[in-house]
Amino acid sequence: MESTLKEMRGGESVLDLSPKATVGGGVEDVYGEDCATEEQLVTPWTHSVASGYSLLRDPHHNKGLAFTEKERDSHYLLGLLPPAVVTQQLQEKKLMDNLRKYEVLLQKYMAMMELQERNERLFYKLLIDNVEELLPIVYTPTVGEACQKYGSIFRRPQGLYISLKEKGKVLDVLKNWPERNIQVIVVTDGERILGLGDLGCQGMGIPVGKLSLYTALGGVRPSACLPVTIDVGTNNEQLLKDEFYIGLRQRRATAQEYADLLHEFMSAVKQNYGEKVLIQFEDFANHNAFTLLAKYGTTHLVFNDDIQGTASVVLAGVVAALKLIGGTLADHKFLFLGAGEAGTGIAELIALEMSKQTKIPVEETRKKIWLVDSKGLIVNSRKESLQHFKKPWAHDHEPVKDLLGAVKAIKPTVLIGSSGVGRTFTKEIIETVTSFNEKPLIMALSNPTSQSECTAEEAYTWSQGRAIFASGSPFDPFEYNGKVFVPGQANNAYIFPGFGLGLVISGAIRVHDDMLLAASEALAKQVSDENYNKGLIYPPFSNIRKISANIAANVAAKAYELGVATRLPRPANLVKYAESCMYSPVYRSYR
Ligand SMILES: NC(=O)C1=CN([C@@H]2O[C@H](COP(=O)(O)OP(=O)(O)OC[C@H]3O[C@@H](n4cnc5c(N)ncnc54)[C@H](OP(=O)(O)O)[C@@H]3O)[C@@H](O)[C@H]2O)C=CC1
Ligand SMILES: CC(=O)C(=O)O
Ligand SMILES: [Mg+2]
Repeated sequence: MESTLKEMRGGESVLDLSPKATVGGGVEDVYGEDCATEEQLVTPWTHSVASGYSLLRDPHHNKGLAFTEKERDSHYLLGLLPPAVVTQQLQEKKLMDNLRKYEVLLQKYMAMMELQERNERLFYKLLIDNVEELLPIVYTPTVGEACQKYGSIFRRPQGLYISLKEKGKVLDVLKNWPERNIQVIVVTDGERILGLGDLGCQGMGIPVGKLSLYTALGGVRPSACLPVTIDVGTNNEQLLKDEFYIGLRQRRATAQEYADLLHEFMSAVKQNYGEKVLIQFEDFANHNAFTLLAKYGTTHLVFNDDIQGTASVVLAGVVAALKLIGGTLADHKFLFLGAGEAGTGIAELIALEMSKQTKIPVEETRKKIWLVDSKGLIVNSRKESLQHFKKPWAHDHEPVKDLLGAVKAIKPTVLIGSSGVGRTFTKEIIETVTSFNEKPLIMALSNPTSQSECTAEEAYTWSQGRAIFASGSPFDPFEYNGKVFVPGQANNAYIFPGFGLGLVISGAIRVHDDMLLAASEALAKQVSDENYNKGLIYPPFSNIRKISANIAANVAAKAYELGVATRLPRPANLVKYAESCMYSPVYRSYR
């Protein structure tokens, strides 16, 4: 057996578990599971061969009733399973039937998490094959409710918890994680979970959910994904008083104490996993998010999904929408409600793309974009008191105190909600923006559904069916005056899985804005005439793996062009290469 395994691994011992760079630019497929074809036999290695009861309890290798007679015989499973042998397809059918019977979304979420902990491949098979139905369960909006109730529904820990108690020992904590070969980390400190605010340690649902999309939508191996929650306390009084709260029961550490723990984490990640692990910052509050991105952008492979991923997905939607609303990017005037991570991140990428298209300096193209925050329109007279990320958006204008006033004064062609506050696009606001646009583009990005600036029904009804509408959380199609309108989902889930895959397969060591533009361009190109005819400005999620492969290829191409790719030589066909690197959830046969 030893010699077979050596052949499989090109002569190396499979028991050497130290991370190594591979031809794929990522980390090594230690067990040979993913480089073998689906027909080849693989060994269900953990650190030893899993068998019997422990094989059934190991989510990476468990197949439940799909273990064949031969596998049951040779892996000491006889008697541990009832006699029936079923296919993965039948298991999938049964689980989908069961899931559809739950009326409460949170029950569906819990059933999916339980499946992930029991049978990982079946979980991903379900998610990939039923992506449009299950995305709202494992992701927004249901994941938001799950985070709010995380303590009460907590059964088994998922991901890695790094709290202030582990200060000075973060490297040891990382070493406790069972997998050594990590390619993508999604980390949160739980301070701005969707539009739900500070959920402290219970924010863990977000990195767990985002990483399951990395695998299902982007094809990154589940074993290469690490969800992390940094627990520095919470300022959420309700959670502090909640007897089921799972985090540190103290108010948030700030300033040096916060920076020190984050720095220890960032250093330990590099030390443990090397230069090429992608660290995705997720749902940090903006007073930390911009600082962390700037501080670690020059030393680590970091990406802030809320600032950068959102920017890329919204730019793609706007570019695609030009086919429906007409004009070039520079012909449009943008107004945002919300000038935080999402709002200013999107604004900057749109201004950058406008500048590239027109050769007009970005300082000028920014003037086409206006933002409103909780104090009103961002104008020059407020400049001194503005947070640094808002200053570039302070233009010459008299003060305007609210969104309605700003809509009337600016007359935008594109209205974008990134405030985290629900129902802020009122009837009057949508009617006003419709009064001077034949087809206003309205994007209500805030998540979850309860925080959406308006519903699809409101956007279509109040604009008399003229709005091109997309939202961060999904809405069902809506019929208005005999026509069915299908709202698109403007969510960074279109971007980050393919973006991360592109970084991994090229062995990129830094993220650059041009890669965000490359991702955006690849996404916009995937919108078909059939989609446009339904009023959609995004392709359906059912095509997401193909979309992700195209995004990955465009991002990787840009990494090579910029000289930040380390996987050499560059594969000739990057789309095919990206596809060939993607994880498949089909069961493997055990020898
Ligand atoms: N669809 C998607 O893919 C994504 C959606 N989002 C969603 O966007 C929302 C915002 O996220 P993010 O930008 O990170 O959050 P931030 O906290 O960074 O920014 C929120 C902004 O909204 C402003 N704001 C809050 N309340 C009001 C109000 N009543 N009127 C006007 N402005 C208001 C804040 O103003 P001030 O600065 O004055 O406090 C701030 O500028 C969240 O709901 C999040 O779920 C985020 C990322 C991706
Ligand atoms: C989608 C996302 O990243 C957010 O709402 O924060
Ligand atoms: Mg987020």
